[in-house]
Amino acid sequence: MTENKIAVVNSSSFGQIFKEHWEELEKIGQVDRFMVDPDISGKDLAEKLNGYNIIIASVTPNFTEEFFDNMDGLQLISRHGIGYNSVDIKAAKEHGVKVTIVPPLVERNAVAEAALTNLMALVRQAPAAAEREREGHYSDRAHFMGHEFSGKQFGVIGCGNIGGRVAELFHFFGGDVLITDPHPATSDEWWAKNTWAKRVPLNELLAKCDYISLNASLDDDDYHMIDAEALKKTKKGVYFVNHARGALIDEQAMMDAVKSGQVAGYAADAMEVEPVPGDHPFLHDDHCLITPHTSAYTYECLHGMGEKCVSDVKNLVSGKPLVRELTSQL
Ligand SMILES: NC(=O)c1ccc[n+]([C@@H]2O[C@H](COP(=O)([O-])OP(=O)(O)OC[C@H]3O[C@@H](n4cnc5c(N)ncnc54)[C@H](O)[C@@H]3O)[C@@H](O)[C@H]2O)c1
Ligand SMILES: O=C(O)[C@H](O)[C@H](O)COP(=O)(O)O
Repeated sequence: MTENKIAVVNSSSFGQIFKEHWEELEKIGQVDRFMVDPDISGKDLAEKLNGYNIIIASVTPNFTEEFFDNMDGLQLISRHGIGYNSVDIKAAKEHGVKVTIVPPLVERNAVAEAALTNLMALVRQAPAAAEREREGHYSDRAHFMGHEFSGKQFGVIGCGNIGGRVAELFHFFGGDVLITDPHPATSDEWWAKNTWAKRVPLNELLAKCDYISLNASLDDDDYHMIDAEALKKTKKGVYFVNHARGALIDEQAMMDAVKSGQVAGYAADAMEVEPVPGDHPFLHDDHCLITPHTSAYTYECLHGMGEKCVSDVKNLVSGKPLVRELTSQL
């Protein structure tokens, strides 16, 4: 029997596979870590990974059709995450490669809580205020006036696993929660329990909300769904938080809206290009708060993600059904 070869692939620092999970993987086969350029894809990526039958994949790099055309013997891509926009699922299926993602509940709380954390920190200008305090400028404190959440209008774009939790957290503040989603992934049970959640068209949500959270999946037709036209329809002084995917937003249009004051602030954990170039304007404006795609990085969540990758590998090699296998749903 040929030995299993497992490639753990990332393109930035990689601390999220716990030691016990790594050891479990080593019982199943040879395990190697690959730190690759985020832009590498296609044939070049396949050349690096050829000979591996299992890949544990981070949010970058992208696994394109050209990658699958040039990759021999690959059986499984186990996404260390939920978002699958980095993998061409159709091409994977055509080449007989299975693709799995993390079960919803593993990441739901971590990502929803991170979105609220960053939105509130942005609105109260916590990072800039702490920085000024560290520098000894206590007298600047009058500069750091924010807004309250209680009783405001909240919007959630994309009401699935994570958006549903964001909506629940918003509801605790006591205002209205408006939701836009053409096909909400939240269950009938969720809607029956949360009767306060009101579904409205996108334009109504944009026009009415003080705080808007983006939690949609990134499909082809969602690229730049929040563009200059959409931003013109918002309430002046709205705050946005995007812990979903950077490409849901036209970043240039968002920056223009922040500069003009139409948007009071933008918090994001996911950017169209990652790692974010150091000269990106969002990184140098106190009305923006950008974190390095760390929403899932709680102990509980990372542990669950690692466990899921190990169980995918075990299921594959023992011929058991895989959990949340996207290729079987096409
Ligand atoms: N920042 C992170 O670390 C991190 C971690 C996990 C997930 N994510 C991202 O969070 C997002 C949500 O994940 P999830 O598990 O809740 O997914 P999900 O599939 O459960 O929910 C996504 C929802 O978005 C909706 N949607 C798609 N296009 C839409 C549109 N144009 N307008 C309104 N709604 C739309 C879908 O109908 C679905 O209900 C994804 O983009 C995922 O990649 C980010
Ligand atoms: O889609 C997700 O779940 C996250 O964006 C992401 O995958 C977090 O984990 P990482 O890719 O950094 O391993």
